[in-house]
Amino acid sequence: MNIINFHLKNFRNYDDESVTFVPGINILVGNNGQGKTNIIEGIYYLLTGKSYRVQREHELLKWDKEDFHLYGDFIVNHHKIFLESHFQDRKKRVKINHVPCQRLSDFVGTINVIFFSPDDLIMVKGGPSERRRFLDLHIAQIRPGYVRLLNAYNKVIQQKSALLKSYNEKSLKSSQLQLWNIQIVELGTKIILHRDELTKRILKVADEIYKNITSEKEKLTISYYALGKKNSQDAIKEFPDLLNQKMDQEIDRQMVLVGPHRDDLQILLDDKPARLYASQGQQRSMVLSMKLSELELIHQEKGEYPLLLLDDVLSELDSFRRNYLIKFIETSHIQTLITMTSAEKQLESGAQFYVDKGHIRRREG
Ligand SMILES: Nc1ncnc2c1ncn2[C@@H]1O[C@H](COP(=O)(O)OP(=O)(O)OP(=O)(O)O)[C@@H](O)[C@H]1O
Repeated sequence: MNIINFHLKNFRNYDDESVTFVPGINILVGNNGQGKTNIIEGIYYLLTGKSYRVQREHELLKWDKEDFHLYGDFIVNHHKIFLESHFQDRKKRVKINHVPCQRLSDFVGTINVIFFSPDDLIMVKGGPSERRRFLDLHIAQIRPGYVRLLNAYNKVIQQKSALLKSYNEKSLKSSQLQLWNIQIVELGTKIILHRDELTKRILKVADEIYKNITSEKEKLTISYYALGKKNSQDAIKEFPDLLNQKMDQEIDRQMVLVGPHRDDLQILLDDKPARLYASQGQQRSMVLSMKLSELELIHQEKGEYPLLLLDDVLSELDSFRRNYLIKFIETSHIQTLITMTSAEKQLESGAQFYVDKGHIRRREG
């Protein structure tokens, strides 16, 4: 999957700017605060309908402007796709090959993208929600309908939470809660199965990559904990009972305590929780291994590598891991956009683009 060209209008610090990329490595070079990350964010937004930096689109608008427009040509499976996203009056409109797309969730996954930045360390260091997000973002790219499933589940959780907050008498609640619980089991089971399957597939690839990156003997283990259990099949069988057992507690605490919205991905290094015991360097290697596994899995699934966006990643890696990553990208022919400052050690390969105060210029030679 390749991006051929990209256009930004009134997006962040860009007025009206176009750039044409090359199939292999594309390096966006410039001083701090010139707009390198904004290009990456714009492409990610165009492909996923979301920014990874802000919740509200409003913040993506160039200051004092009323609408922004992003568009570009992509190649997927030898077919050209023209994709546009327009944001105005708090609404976003997406068009694929000039045809309006009714639901964004139907589009997500058509063109796959993997984004990687130093903030991804939060996958290891942060709380369970970060790890669930990692799984969900990946599944959304390879399983059509997953975004709709997640949205439906989250809506049920919100409605059940609202019910828990609104009543005082226990007798009133239990029958109504049962109705929501049936839906939680139905939708939640599907989410657990997707996440469990993905975790097992990531594990197969990630441990191997981790060993290559570190040339160490440590073992990387990743397991999905559904409803607090290591075995997802057991968790699914016990799901309705667990909901019943926790009903009084849910009523007391006025929150939904059972379901995949509270699940976690356990990441171990030599059987010890990586979050607590792994060094910063080991954690970086784990995240890199998991990200590269994502690339491999999308390749297995779709027959093509996704577009890879690396924001400020290279400066964080030592020369061995940096070289490993570049070699991986080159040998797999993955189209990659890399941001780096002018002060960093430049790569020998790749087309260079100079980014300066919201302008992008290809550097020849
Ligand atoms: N909504 C906005 N409207 C106009 N300018 C904005 C907006 N949001 C951010 N900016 C500007 O964009 C610039 C930051 O761009 P970006 O984050 O892409 O920097 P960068 O080139 O990646 O820098 P670094 O190397 O420091 O990461 C800043 O100058 C900031 O003031």
